[in-house]
Amino acid sequence: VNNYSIPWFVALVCESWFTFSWIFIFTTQWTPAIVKTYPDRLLHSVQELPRVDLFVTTADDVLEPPIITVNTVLSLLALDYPAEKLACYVSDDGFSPLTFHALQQASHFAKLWIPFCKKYHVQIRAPFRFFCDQNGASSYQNTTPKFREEWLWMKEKYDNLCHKIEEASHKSIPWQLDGEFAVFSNSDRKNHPTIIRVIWDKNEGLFDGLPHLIYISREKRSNHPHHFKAGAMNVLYIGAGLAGLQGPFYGGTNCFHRRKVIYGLSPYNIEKGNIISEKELKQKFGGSEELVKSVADALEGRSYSPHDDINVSNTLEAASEVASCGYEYANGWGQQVGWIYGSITEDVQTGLTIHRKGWRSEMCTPNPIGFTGCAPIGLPTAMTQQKRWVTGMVEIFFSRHCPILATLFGNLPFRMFLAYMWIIDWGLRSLPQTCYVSLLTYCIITNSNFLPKGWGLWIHVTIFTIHTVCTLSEYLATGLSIRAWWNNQRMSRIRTTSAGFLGFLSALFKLLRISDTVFDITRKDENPFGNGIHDSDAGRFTFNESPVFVPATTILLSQLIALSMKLLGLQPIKSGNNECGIDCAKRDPEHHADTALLEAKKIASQYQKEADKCNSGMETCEEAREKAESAIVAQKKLTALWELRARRKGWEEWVAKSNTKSHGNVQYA
Ligand SMILES: O=c1ccn([C@@H]2O[C@H](COP(=O)(O)OP(=O)(O)O[C@H]3O[C@H](CO)[C@@H](O)[C@H](O)[C@H]3O)[C@@H](O)[C@H]2O)c(=O)[nH]1
Repeated sequence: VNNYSIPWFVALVCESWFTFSWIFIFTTQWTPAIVKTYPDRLLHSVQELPRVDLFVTTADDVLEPPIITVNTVLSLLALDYPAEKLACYVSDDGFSPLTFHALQQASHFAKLWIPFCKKYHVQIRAPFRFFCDQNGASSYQNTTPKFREEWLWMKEKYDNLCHKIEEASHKSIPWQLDGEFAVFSNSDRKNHPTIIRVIWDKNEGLFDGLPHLIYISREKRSNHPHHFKAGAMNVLYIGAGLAGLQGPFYGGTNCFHRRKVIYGLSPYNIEKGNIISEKELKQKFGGSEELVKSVADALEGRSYSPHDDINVSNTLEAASEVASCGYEYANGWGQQVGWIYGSITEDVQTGLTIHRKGWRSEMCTPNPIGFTGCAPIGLPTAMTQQKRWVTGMVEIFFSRHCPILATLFGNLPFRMFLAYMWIIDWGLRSLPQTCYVSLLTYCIITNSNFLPKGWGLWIHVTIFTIHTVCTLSEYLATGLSIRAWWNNQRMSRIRTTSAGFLGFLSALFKLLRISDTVFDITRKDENPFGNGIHDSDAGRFTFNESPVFVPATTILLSQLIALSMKLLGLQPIKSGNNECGIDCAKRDPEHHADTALLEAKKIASQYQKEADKCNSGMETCEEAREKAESAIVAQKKLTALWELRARRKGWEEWVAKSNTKSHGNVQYA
């Protein structure tokens, strides 16, 4: 382990995280459940259909233009469902007279729009969507002259409605703030009393076939936490508990909750027939007698009969009391019952709390789809939305609502746990992904490496190739193009390194109590279906000066610098076989000392070898010299012996020398 550097460890942690992510993603594709729906069969049991309270929220008349709210409300009021079984409540956290005015205008238009939808079985009931088709009435199946005539007339009425709302939004003081609007004067959106207005109460008998329509702007005080959408939804739930139809709630695109579920009951309570005592009811639901009674009725299965008259106007006083910002103090709203507070992705947290109790949910996707929402069009808006989602997911993971705890200590089934982890990990993995992307740049700049060498590198190459082939084939199998796949790959990197990273930091700062999180509302486009306004941006990634792009841009620039350094050969020289990194930079002097020592040791050992060689050479020379000396001595002895013998035989030295001269160089022994 000592041989590896910090980049190597960072890479190890990131890659381990990606392995978990892969497991979560993989499990979502494991035995998928498909729910078949038969909407036609409902026609046989219209009498048994439950009453439904429909909730719409809005929080800012600039980011969420009133025409969008109006279209949502109109589409709900015109649902193909018995009108007496529907009631619609609009929560306005923006405290906007413009929104209230728009809803009033919409209620007049609704008297024409609802009968039209019912008469021609209109499936797309949001007028802006219905009228957006360039081909006009001829694009619909029913093209009788009568239909075309009514279509044109309705379109004219809708254009009038848009025009009135548009005109009102451009005036600085759109109308006299008196009469019904007087309450909007002398208050601002962060500090105002509760406003509840019954825009349409069908029991007034003026028009049959139009559901209740109620406008609520809950009390806001600057020193009081409002819990964003969760707080708004709870006020609607409490209000509908008093003046509602006592059936299931519809609270967002395609999402229905049973009343008992929202009131905090678990399936096990119901099995055991647990009835909550009055004391406990007051502890959980607050001090309103009317609310406690209606909750008790709902929990014990005593609901209103379809023939009951519900006069909303009679319950206004009690509803105003429960919509005040002090009502939730010291009771269970937001903690045990209703939408749960603590995360800005309150829908995920509330779902988790419900599933933890052992409830099951079904995802029904009829054809055509029952309800649709609108997605942000431009990249900056999408980034704002996704930053909030990431922050919310991280908040949930580090809270007591974490899916791990819900499985260990609650009744969250294991497969459901994996599914929640898949959703939450979508936010969590922004951090390792950003680190991994930055690591590459770092390693190029410092001329270090975190990838294995040799055959080990093929593991990465293989995983990358398999991932690419799998995701691409999934896109192609679902009828999407290669271009869509490529765009989403790019989007994914941009999202991770910008919105994802900042969202993670924002949640971290909240956990460290440095700052609190903010619910940035997603901008809704007034013309989501074209009219040419956004055509110039079609197919483009649009950026702006938003700080959300700072991390991604920084990473991009550093990658370009790294690439240039690599191409121009400006990288620092690689030092030895150490996998250099942050660690290396920190220990620079130490590192130099180590290298010098190593070098000195190497040189010393070389000298030692040379010396050894010399020594062994010297030994060989000495041996040869000794041998030569002994050979000389032996030779001298032999010479002396021969000389002696020769002298004995009368040999004289001077005769020999002269003979040698006369016979040249030839010598005879
Ligand atoms: O203080 C607030 C803040 C928000 N809202 C409303 O909450 C809704 C959701 O906000 P939006 O900005 O539209 O978020 P989206 O990302 O589009 O919505 C998705 O994500 C939200 C959680 O982040 C969920 O609440 C939504 O159901 C889900 O569709 C909007 O209608 C807002 O008007 C309030 O009523 N009061």
